[in-house]
Amino acid sequence: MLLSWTSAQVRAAEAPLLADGVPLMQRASFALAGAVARVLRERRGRVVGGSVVLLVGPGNNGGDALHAGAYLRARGADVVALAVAPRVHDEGRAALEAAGSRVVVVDEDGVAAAAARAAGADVVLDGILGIGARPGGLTGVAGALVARLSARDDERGPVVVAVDTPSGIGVDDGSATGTVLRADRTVTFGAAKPGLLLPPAARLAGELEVVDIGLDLPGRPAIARLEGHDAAALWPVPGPAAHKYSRGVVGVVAGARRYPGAAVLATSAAVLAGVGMVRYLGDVADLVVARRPEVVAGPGHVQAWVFGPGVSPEDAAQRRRIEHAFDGVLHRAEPAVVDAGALELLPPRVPAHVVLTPHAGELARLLTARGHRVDREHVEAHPLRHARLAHELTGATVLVKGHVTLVVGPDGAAYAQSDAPAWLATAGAGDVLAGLLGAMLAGRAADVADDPSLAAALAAAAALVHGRAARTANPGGPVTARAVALALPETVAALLGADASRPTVGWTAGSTARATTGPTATAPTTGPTTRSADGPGRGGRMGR
Ligand SMILES: NC(=O)C1=CN([C@@H]2O[C@H](COP(=O)(O)OP(=O)(O)OC[C@H]3O[C@@H](n4cnc5c(N)ncnc54)[C@H](O)[C@@H]3O)[C@@H](O)[C@H]2O)[C@@H](O)CC1
Ligand SMILES: [K+]
Repeated sequence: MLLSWTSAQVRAAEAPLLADGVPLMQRASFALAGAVARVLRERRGRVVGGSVVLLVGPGNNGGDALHAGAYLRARGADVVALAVAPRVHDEGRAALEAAGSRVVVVDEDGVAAAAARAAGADVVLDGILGIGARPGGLTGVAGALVARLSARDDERGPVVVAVDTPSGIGVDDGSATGTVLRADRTVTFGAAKPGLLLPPAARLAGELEVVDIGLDLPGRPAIARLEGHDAAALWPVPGPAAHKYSRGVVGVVAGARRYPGAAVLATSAAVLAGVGMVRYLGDVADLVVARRPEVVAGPGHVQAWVFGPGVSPEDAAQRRRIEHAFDGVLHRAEPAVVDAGALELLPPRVPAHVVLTPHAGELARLLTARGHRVDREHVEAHPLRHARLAHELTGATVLVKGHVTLVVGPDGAAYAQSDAPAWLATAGAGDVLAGLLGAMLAGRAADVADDPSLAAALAAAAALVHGRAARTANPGGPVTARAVALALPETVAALLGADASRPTVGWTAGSTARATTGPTATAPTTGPTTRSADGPGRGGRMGR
């Protein structure tokens, strides 16, 4: 699991070490130089003669860049620092100059020339602002320079390496307003920061490398991201004594004569995810059973529900079925996925074993209907804030679909999953996710009843499996929702085969499938480790 801590938590962890004279900046900048050296080797075969431009801001973030520049100069790189603030870190400047490189202060008249210089480099190191940044993007000379650089669309342009964070993102809230230089790689110190995992800023961070500088990070992490072995540990794997009822039955209320496909996709995903049985309730049972003969049409006992794919709230029959089924959800602790049309049928308050799966537009409608007028664009700009608001208002676990999928649960638990290729933004993909998550909730219904916060972890794991299934279905190319569903068995097998035996980091109760939920206050990822903050970076220029 990749865990992130806020800038205040990181600063608090740094303070005692700095008081003891621990050379944190040297550790950070040495590792940073190593990362840049790897980029240079990948790009041009060697470090010697590689051109590196440092964009240097007023604080310690610029200090990191300057010290890294000094290390790189000592290794034979051609390094120049462009200072976008009148003053830069004194020791860093001295180190760079002692290594034989210059610091050029850029003023307004020099912006065009500086941008051209940076554009011609092999690597641009963005050391303008780090965790000291006020959100809102870059302004002044820094903003003008970055705007010019960003406007260029040159395939052989420089690889941009962000120092700690892409400068100017909302480090703690993931906001990305104003001018920010999009990075191919972010080398971050001590621990990942929330803004590197959260949308919309996460897409500006590229590949993420977490460098361990020896911080002891206490308290609860801000945002977590599950990795394959975490999802494997959460997966409901049947034991030898399992039978179809003990493995879980999921009831799916989906589809209508006008939208039969959603019912087929949701039930198919549930079947292919390996649940014990799928019951279908709705008007297109003939079609569903024809496409998926494993599905049982009609009511009966279930352990979990999927409500809503392809359901119109005006459909009186489906509405009655869902309202009736909510009885079991509220009084027998049956977990449920509430998707699409069923979101409008949600009771005023529900327990956390109910998982809402809106996209940004549906979340905006849900919040507006509950007295918080907001539009889709605003939700997309601040998805975490709005997911949290929806959780507070409804009590439900909330999964917001997007390129990065967010899940918010009780006690501040929040996950940001970035597993899906952009190709997955396609009609029907949400129906597959709903069926898949329903199957997982049915398989672990008893555990969810014991600990409703498990629903959030399962929802994050479903997002991971969904994204990986899309990649499995057609690596690097277009996928259909049906192909994603069909790829589920292979994806789950790969996940369990590759990862099930590996220990899970950071879960409260170890690595078994009975693990309870939530990131704990265990150590951050040890590093340096490379993890994708937002899927593959652009253009493959890192030679991955
Ligand atoms: N404290 C330490 O010893 C360590 C700090 N490290 C580095 O230090 C960074 C934090 O350094 P600082 O606290 O100096 O802060 P920054 O270097 O992030 O920012 C410097 C200053 O810029 C100004 N500023 C903020 N937002 C602005 C905006 N939008 N436009 C213009 N100016 C703005 C503020 O006055 C801020 O204090 C980390 O991100 C990391 O890179 C690392 O070297 C690890 C160790
Ligand atoms: K930076």
